[in-house]
Amino acid sequence: MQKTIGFIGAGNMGQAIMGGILKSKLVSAVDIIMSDLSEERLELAKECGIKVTKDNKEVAKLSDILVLSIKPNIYSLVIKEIKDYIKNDVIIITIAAGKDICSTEESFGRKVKVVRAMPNTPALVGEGMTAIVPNEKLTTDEVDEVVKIFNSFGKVEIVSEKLMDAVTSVSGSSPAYVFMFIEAMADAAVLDGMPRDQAYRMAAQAVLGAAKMVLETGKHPGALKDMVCSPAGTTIEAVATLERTGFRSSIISAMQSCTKKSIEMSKK
Ligand SMILES: NC(=O)C1=CN([C@@H]2O[C@H](COP(=O)(O)OP(=O)(O)OC[C@H]3O[C@@H](n4cnc5c(N)ncnc54)[C@H](OP(=O)(O)O)[C@@H]3O)[C@@H](O)[C@H]2O)C=CC1
Ligand SMILES: O=C(O)[C@@H]1CCC=N1
Repeated sequence: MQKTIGFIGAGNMGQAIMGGILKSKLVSAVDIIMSDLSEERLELAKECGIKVTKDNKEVAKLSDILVLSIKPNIYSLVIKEIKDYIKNDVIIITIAAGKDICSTEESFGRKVKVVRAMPNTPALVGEGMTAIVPNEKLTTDEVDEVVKIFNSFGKVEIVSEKLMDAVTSVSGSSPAYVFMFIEAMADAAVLDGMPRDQAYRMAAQAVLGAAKMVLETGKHPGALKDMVCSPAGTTIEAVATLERTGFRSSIISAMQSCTKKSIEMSKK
C-alpha cells in the first residue's frame, strides 16, 4: 500500500496496531509516523524503524490515514490541535471506547472521512479482532483499504454503530478477562506442583486450541464442552463447581459493566 499511516499516541494500542502492520509488511516502516508526548514511548517505536516525533501536527500533515490512538478524554484536545493541518482527503481512524462518529465529526467541525474502530491488543501477534464503522464520506475503495489495514493483523468485521458498546465488551476489552483466566488456571496448576512457565504454556495453548475449535468446527460451544466431559469424569466435576460458583453469570455481569461504561463514556 502506497500510503503514509500516522499514529497520534504511541501507547499500548497504537504500538500493537503499528507492530501488527509492520509484521504483515502492508506498508514499510518509512511510511509510518507516530507521535507521543513521552520520549520513552517514542524510543520504543523508533526501534521498529518508523519515523517518530513529539509534534502531533507533523503527523497530521503527513498522514493519508491517521489513527488517533490516544485516550478518549484527550480526543477533543488533540483534534483541536491538528484539525487545521490534516490533508483534505485524510481518513481518520478513531479507536477510543465511547467515541462515536458524530462527536468526532463535530470536533473536526466538518464532515471528514471517519472510521470508528474497536481493535484489541492481540493485533500485536497478528490475531487481532477489529470491528469498524465507516462514515458515509468514505468510498467503497477506501473502506476496502481500511479493511486491508485491520486484516493485516487479524480479523475485521464491519458492524452497525449501535453494536460498538457490545463490541468493546466482547472483543476490545475481553483479552484482559482471558489473560485473567489463563493466570488463574496457571495458579491452580502451580498449586498442584507444576512449574509456572509450563503452567502458562499449557493454559494458554488450551485457550488457543479451544478458541480454534469454536472458529473452525462451527459447533456450538456447549457441544464442544460436552465432548470434554466424560461421564463421572474429572471435567464434569470442574464444570459443576464453575456453575455453583457463578462462572457464567460472573462473566455476563462483568461484560454488562463494560458495556455500561462504554455507553457512559459516549455521553461525555
Ligand atoms: N489498550 C487496549 O487494549 C485498547 C485500547 N483502545 C483505545 O485506544 C486508545 C489508547 O489506549 P491505550 O493505548 O490503552 O492507552 P495508552 O495510555 O497506553 O496510550 C496513549 C498514549 O497517548 C499518549 N498521549 C497522551 N496525551 C497525548 C497528546 N496530547 N499527544 C500525543 N500523545 C499523547 C500517552 O502518553 P502518557 O502516557 O504520557 O499520557 C500514551 O503514550 C484509547 O482511546 C482506548 O479506548 C481500543 C481498543 C483496545
Ligand atoms: O479499557 C479501555 O477503555 C480500552 C477500550 C477497550 C480496551 N481497552
